[in-house]
Order: sequence, then C-alpha cells, then structure tokens
Amino acid sequence: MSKKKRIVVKIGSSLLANEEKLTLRYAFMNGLMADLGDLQDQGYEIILTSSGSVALGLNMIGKRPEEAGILDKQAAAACGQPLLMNAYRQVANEYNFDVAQMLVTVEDMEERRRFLNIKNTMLRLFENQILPIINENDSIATRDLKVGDNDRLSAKVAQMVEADHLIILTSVEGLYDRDPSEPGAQFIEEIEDVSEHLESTKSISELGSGGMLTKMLAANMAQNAGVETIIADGIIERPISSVLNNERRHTRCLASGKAASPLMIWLSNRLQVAGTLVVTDEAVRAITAKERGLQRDDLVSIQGEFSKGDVLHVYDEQGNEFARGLTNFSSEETILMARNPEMEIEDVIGYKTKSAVVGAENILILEDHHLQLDAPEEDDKPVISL
Ligand SMILES: Nc1ncnc2c1ncn2[C@@H]1O[C@H](COP(=O)(O)OP(=O)(O)O)[C@@H](O)[C@H]1O
Ligand SMILES: N[C@@H](CCC(=O)OP(=O)(O)O)C(=O)O
Repeated sequence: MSKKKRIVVKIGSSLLANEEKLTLRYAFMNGLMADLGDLQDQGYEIILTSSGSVALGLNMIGKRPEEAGILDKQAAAACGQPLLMNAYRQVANEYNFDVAQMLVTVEDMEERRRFLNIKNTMLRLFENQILPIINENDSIATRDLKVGDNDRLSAKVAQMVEADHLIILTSVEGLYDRDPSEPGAQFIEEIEDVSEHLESTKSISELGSGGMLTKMLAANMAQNAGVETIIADGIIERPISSVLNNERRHTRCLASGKAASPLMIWLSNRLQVAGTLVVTDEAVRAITAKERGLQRDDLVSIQGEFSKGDVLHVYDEQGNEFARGLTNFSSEETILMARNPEMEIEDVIGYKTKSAVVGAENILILEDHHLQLDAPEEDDKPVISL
C-alpha cells in the first residue's frame, strides 16, 4: 500500500454485550481483533471507538438496562470500562499488538486545543502500531455536558485524523427505510443526503444509545469532513475487511464532494450548542451574502453562557439556523455591548478589540447538507432579549 489508509471503527454495545446476560461476547471480540491485527499488518492506521462499558458494568451494580438511571449508568461505566479494556488488551496481545485507552468528554472534542492534543496523542500511538481505543468518559460527564453516543464521537474522531473511512459496526446490516423489525423494510445501499433518512430512524435496541438516528447524524458529520461512512453488521467473520473489500451488503454514506477548510469543517461539526444568537432579517441577508460579519446592532436575542472563542449558532427570527461562527466576545460582554449601542466597545468592555461579534472570516453559512441544530430548551438556558 503506498499511502497509509486510515480508518475509524465504531463498535456498538449490542455487539460487545450479550443482551440477556450482560456479559462480554468474547467470540465477537476475538474475530474483530484478528481482523484489526491483519489490517494493521497491511499498513492500515486504525482507531477503535468502543461502546460497552455501561452494558458490561450493569451486573456489578445489580441493575438491568431498562431500570438503570443516570447515576447507575455512570457507576456501571466505571465498573465496565476496565473490564472492557482488559479483554481488549488480552485478545490484542494474542494477535501480537497492543492497545491504548483514551476516555474523552464533550469539552475535549469541542475545544480546539484539547481536540488537537488528542489528535497528536493518536498520531504518536500510530507510530508504534498501538491501537487507540476511545470511549466517552461516562462516569464524569454530566447530562448536559455529554456527547451521549459514540456514533457522533467516532465521526469527530474521523474528522480529527482525516480518516478515509468511518466504519460503524452494529447489530443490523445497515440502514433500512424503516425499522427492520417492521414488515417490508427496504435496504438502502447508498446515501447522499442524510436529511432524507432522519425520520425513519427513531427506534433503538435495548442496549444501544442512539439507534440509527445518531448513526445518520454521525454520517453527516463525516460527510462534512470529507469522510465516507460505512454502516454494517458486525457479527460476521472479518467484519471490517469484508466491507472494505465490498464482499457483503452494507450502507455507504458518501462524503460531500466539496472541499472545506479545517475551520469550516470545525464549525459544521458541533456536538453541543454553547450559545445562540437571533438576528434581524437585514443581518440575515447581509451575512448570508457575505457582505460583512455579525455586529452588535444585528442582535435580537441571545441565549447561553459562552466565552470568547466558542462557536455560536445564528438563527433568523423564524427559528432557522443559517450560520455558525466563532465569537470574539463572551456572552456577558455581548449583552453589555448590545444594550449600550451609543458607547464605544472599548468603553463598554474595558479593552481595545475587534468590533464584530463574529468576524466574517469566522462564519460558516449553512448549506443544504449541513444539518441544523435546535436551540437549547428555554428552561435550560433562558433567552435574553436585546
Ligand atoms: N431505519 C432503520 N434501519 C436500521 N436499523 C434501525 C432503523 N430504525 C431503527 N433501527 C434499529 O437500530 C438498532 C441499531 O442501533 P443501536 O442499537 O443503537 O446500535 P449500536 O448499539 O450498535 O449503536 C437496530 O437494532 C435496529 O433495530
Ligand atoms: N459510552 C457508552 C456507550 C454509548 C453508545 O453510544 O452506545 P452505542 O449506541 O451502543 O454505541 C458505553 O461505553 O457504554
């Protein structure tokens, strides 16, 4: 192989844990690691995003998945994660390679400096042919500061390492036009526009977190980053090579054809909404036409506590998200500036800086292939009119 191929593989809980007994499915793990070992020997650089800590830890705290609350799941994750990693390490060693664990939170993925640190660690692990295994640090993540599903987490990782493929292995062969347990469900082999499939993917299995919906959202994030997503059944011999070699049925979500800069990809793939701005119709027109950045007198309302450098989601007055950008000011500063339009910005905030709330060069105008994110509930984050 001339240039090394890089792939991110995501393994769902339903593959790793027996649904009834909530114990590890060694046979599956063994087949997976044998395949990954072979692919590493062929020169592939691979990252595994693995679920399973909660499912495998539930027995220790004496709960079934359907009765476990958030605290139970956090405790179960703390119990199940070492069990999972121990098994991965033992099996990998049988195939003559090593594994490393990286537990991340949503902030690690959303804050650019930490994101780049994670990337550098992974690149260093590749040099030693060690398989990085990533999971969300569920035991410390709180409800409103959580990725919540490893599908989107794995898409962010694929974006991070500029992977060739994101391969999501699950308990079904791929995407159907409705839940495959319903009669007449039709298999979908290729997807260009993910938004056409969001409605048909609402239900999930007993152990899974987000079902097909989060796989579609992940596929969209991968698309934005120029990465092709493959969704396939994991319960099969050589689960990864068989899809890479196109030997069996799977769903392929094509990468978006348009090349985007790392900043625009960064702005398009968000896991959480730090803050939102609603702006006037005139501002929508001028910003969309790329005539200028977003100014303080464009603001109608503001929601969320944010800091300088956070990504803000910008909506029109009808509630449609049309742009995202990096803010030059904190939420407190933005409110003060908007409420005192007659004052110089320097006099309001106490230091000399740029005047745009979001500079034109730091704005992404959303296109059809970017999925809009809903603004947070007003009960969680009050809206402040300006
Ligand atoms: N349109 C659909 N196509 C395929 N599977 C679907 C669809 N809608 C719902 N599902 C369900 O999604 C489940 C897979 O999601 P999930 O259990 O969260 O997997 P994982 O644990 O691998 O992340 C399948 O068991 C399937 O029943
Ligand atoms: N972080 C959680 C898994 C979250 C998740 O996305 O689960 P799944 O939908 O089964 O991939 C765990 O390790 O149990």
